[in-house]
Amino acid sequence: MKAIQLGLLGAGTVAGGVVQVLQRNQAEIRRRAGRGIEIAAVAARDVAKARHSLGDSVPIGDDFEALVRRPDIDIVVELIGGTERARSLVLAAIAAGKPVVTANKALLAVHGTEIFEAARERGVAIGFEAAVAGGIPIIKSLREGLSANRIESIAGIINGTTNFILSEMRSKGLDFDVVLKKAQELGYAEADPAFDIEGVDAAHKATIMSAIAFGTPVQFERAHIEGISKLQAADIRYAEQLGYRIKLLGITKRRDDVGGIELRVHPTLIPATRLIANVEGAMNAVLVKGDAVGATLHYGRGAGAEPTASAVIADLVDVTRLITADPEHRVPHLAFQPDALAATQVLPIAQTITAFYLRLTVADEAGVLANLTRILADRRISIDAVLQRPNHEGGADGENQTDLIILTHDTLEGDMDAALALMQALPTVLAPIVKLRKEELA
Ligand SMILES: NC(=O)c1ccc[n+]([C@@H]2O[C@H](COP(=O)([O-])OP(=O)(O)OC[C@H]3O[C@@H](n4cnc5c(N)ncnc54)[C@H](O)[C@@H]3O)[C@@H](O)[C@H]2O)c1
Ligand SMILES: N[C@@H](CCO)C(=O)O
Ligand code: NA
Repeated sequence: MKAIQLGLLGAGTVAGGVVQVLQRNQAEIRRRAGRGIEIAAVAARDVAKARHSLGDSVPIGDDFEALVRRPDIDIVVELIGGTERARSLVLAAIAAGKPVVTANKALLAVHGTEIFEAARERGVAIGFEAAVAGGIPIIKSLREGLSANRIESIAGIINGTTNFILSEMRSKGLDFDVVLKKAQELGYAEADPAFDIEGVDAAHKATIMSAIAFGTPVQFERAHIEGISKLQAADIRYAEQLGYRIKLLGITKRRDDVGGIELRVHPTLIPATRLIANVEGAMNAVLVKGDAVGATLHYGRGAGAEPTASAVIADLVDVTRLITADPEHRVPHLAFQPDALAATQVLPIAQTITAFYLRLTVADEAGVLANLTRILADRRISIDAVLQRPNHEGGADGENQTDLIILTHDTLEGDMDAALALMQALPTVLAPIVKLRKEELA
């Protein structure tokens, strides 16, 4: 089947990520979508600059208005940001009968009602997963995965730039301005970073989630918005001493008692022990409470070129499946098209690679550790950490034995088992060795 042809509006950070990930993963994406997804053309304000950043493999021009109407374009991808030109281009694309995928939360929070209505009338889809919490599939979760629930509340760290600033200030004692500059260099910040710092970007995202969660039109103009610019270092410190972290949260809640919805963005103290309090840097996390499921926490990269591209392209796959709307091209049960399933097999455990935690009860005498580490070294198993602790289970012999905990780096499980057999056979190893697997999940 002919590949889907994309028209890309904009050639900045996110567009660069989309071009890169589409090229790198094209075979995998085709297996999922059922057909190829190709960039037919890019529209950029500065064509030479765009060619420099996107490379020669994609045709680049500067006529945005013509691109959204071109008959050979199947899907328009809006990545310019802002609410004015983006609005008119998206409405023009819809009028031309083209589905649109956008990362633009400002556009949807402000003009969403008009855009969704136009799309409904014209019968085209609008994909906007990238607009909220970047690479985290939160729109999909709210719209599909949690569709059985009455959503009670959503609270999220949904602005990477401000979370990055707060984290770096707290952990490294860096100044606000220094960290903001770093966030801009890393491609996290909005074109006007005041949108991040003053909480407006988080409010755009909270507005979109609120509408989806509670089935209302977007109500950005009613959101309460406070950013982090007035937050003082002393308060961050005191909060710490009391066992709290301060995070900029976007919050929306159902308030059945008064027949309303809360929608607010502000710095918030959270008990330091909560998972969400430990979300650092540009990472985002969204806590959703539903009446049936309870609390679910959705965590991942909320900003940056490739994480955002991940969400844009997921929408492109969805829209491609919709365009080809016969039953075989709906969301496949196993995510891949049935005729594209691979014969790749699950590996035997001995061929898997992981790190290990070993606990050995050993005689407390010279040379024991050296013998053990030699066995590991012979199999190129490298040690991450060693901890020795008195063994209190040893009864009468307790004074002469000790617990040795060894953490290893990643290794083949087969090699580990061979080393363990040799270690276990040593006379100085006094009890069966405990072996656990360890994953850093970094
Ligand atoms: N960077 C991220 O991490 C991230 C994450 C999620 C969503 N977004 C959203 O994605 C969109 C793009 O963000 P980005 O970070 O790639 O921005 P960017 O500034 O890097 O790129 C924007 C591109 O659009 C062009 N542009 C801007 N205004 C234009 C106009 N009026 N007409 C024509 N071209 C115009 C710019 O020249 C640039 O090439 C924004 O809506 C942003 O909010 C960004
Ligand atoms: N400026 C935004 C980009 C992702 O939407 C942020 O920092 O989270
Ligand atoms: Na998302």
